[in-house]
Amino acid sequence: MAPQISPSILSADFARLAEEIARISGSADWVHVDVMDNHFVPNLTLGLPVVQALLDHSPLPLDCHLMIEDPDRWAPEYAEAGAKSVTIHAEAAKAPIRTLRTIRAAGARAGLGVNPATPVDGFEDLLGEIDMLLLMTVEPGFGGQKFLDVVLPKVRRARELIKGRDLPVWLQVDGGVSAETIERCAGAGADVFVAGSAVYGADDPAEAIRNLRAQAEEATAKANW
Ligand SMILES: O=C(CO)[C@@H](O)[C@H](O)COP(=O)(O)O
Repeated sequence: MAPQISPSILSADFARLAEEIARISGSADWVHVDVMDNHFVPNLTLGLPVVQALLDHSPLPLDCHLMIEDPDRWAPEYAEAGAKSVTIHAEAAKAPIRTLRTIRAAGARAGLGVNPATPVDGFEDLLGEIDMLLLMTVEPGFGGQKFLDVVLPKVRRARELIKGRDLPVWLQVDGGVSAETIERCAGAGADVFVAGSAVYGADDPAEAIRNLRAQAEEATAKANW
């Protein structure tokens, strides 16, 4: 699959979210929405009412990343509201298979996220239940952190597992993705790139996205996964 860019609005101006999405609408593929509950992660951002409001204003599909303690309770509601992708965390879900199936049944892509220290091998049997595997490349909770190179072998391993099963599962990396790190991610097999500060910290977010995409495309072509 051609690389996709999903800018995280965690680094955008929360007082002007609709305008911030408009700034990237001609260049990004998705809008990445970080839902944090101050329990699963030590930060509190936004929830379903804000996502519902954004759905009325976003020309781009919403890629909702639930960093919350009880995704089984909430994930179906994000999908039913109209989010096109909903990711739950493996470390938090108590009934992941049921929740992933409910997300899909509501018409959204189902994502499974894992933190940097969580291995992917334990989840290989779930690959048939998901549309996307999200690998955190920072500890979840905050934007602007340094990319964790230690996760790159896991990105490669995840790509091998997906390829070995010949499944159309997208592989998303999230955290510290920038012009300095995106080539390594794409080379390891990632194909969906979340970037917060690298996009919204730039003078021209659209130009930053175009540059990230060009780098990812070049590295993907070289890696030939
Ligand atoms: O989920 C998270 C953080 O928990 C990410 O989506 C960050 O928001 C990405 O921001 P940058 O690391 O790109 O600044």
